[in-house]
Amino acid sequence: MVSNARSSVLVASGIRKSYGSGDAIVRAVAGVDITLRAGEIVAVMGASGSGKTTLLHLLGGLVRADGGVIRCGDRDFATLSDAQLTALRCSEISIVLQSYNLLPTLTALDNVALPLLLSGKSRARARELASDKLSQVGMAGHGGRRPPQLSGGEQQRVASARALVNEPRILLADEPTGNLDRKNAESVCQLLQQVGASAGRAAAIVSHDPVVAYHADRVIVLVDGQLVDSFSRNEILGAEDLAPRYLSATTSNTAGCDR
Ligand SMILES: Nc1ncnc2c1ncn2[C@@H]1O[C@H](COP(=O)(O)OP(=O)(O)OP(=O)(O)O)[C@@H](O)[C@H]1O
Repeated sequence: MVSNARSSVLVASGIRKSYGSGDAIVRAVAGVDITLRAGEIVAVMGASGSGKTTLLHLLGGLVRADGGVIRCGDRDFATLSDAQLTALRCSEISIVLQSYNLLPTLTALDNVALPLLLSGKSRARARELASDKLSQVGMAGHGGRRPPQLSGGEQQRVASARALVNEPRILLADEPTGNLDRKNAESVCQLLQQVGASAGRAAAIVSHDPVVAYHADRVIVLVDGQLVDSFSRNEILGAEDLAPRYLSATTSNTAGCDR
C-alpha cells in the first residue's frame, strides 16, 4: 500500500531537539529523518521518554528544532514566523495533543465546530458537520456537555473529532487511543485511517497501542531520540507478529542510557 512514488507532504531530515544543557542535557530527538507521504498513516512507537511527543511537536511546528530541516511543500519551518506556523496549523496540519486542549467553557459540539467557524463556515453548517464527527467517534448525545463533565476517554474522542472535522492535509496525533477501551480505540483508528485513505493526506500517530500500529501503513520505532526501525504494514501480519519486533527495538540500546 505504501509507495515511495507517493508525493511527500511533510519531510524532516536530520532534526534534533535537546532540552537543558551541560551535564543535564536531554537529547530528546537526536537526528531523525522522516517523510510523511500522501495517503499514508505512520505509527510512531517507542518506550516512554524515547522522544515521540517531541518529534510530533517538531513536525507540527509547536517546538522549534535545534537543527535539521522540516518542510511542508515548499515551506521550510525554520524560515516561518510563529504566526506563519500557526496559520499552517489552521490550514493544513491538525494536532491531537496528549492534553486534548479542549476549551472548558465550550460544549463538546462547539469545541468540534470551532475550526469550521474559524475557517468561515456558517454556525449551522459547522454544528451539523461537528455533530456528524462526534457521532463517528461514538460521542453522539454528548455534544451538549462541557469538557469538565466528560471522562478522559470522552475528551480524547472529542479532541480527535475536532482535529479531523476540518479534513486536514496532515494529522498529527499523540496517543489518541491512550484512554480508550478496545472498541472505541478501533473507532478512532478507523476514523484516523480515513485520513490516510484520502488522497493527498497523511497522518503520524504516536502510540504504544498495537491497535494503532495495526491500522498504520508504516511503523517507525524510536529509541533514545533516534529512529531505529521502520517497517511497513505488509510486514505486520498481526499485532502478535508486531510485538516481538517492537519489543526488541524498544528494549535494545536502552540499558545504561545516559542522555
Ligand atoms: N520541556 C521539556 N524539558 C525538559 N525535558 C523534556 C521536556 N520535554 C521532554 N523532555 C525530555 O525529553 C525526553 C523525550 O520526551 P518525550 O516526551 O518526547 O518522550 P515520549 O517518547 O513522548 O515519552 P512518553 O511516551 O512517556 O510520553 C524525555 O527524557 C523527557 O523527559
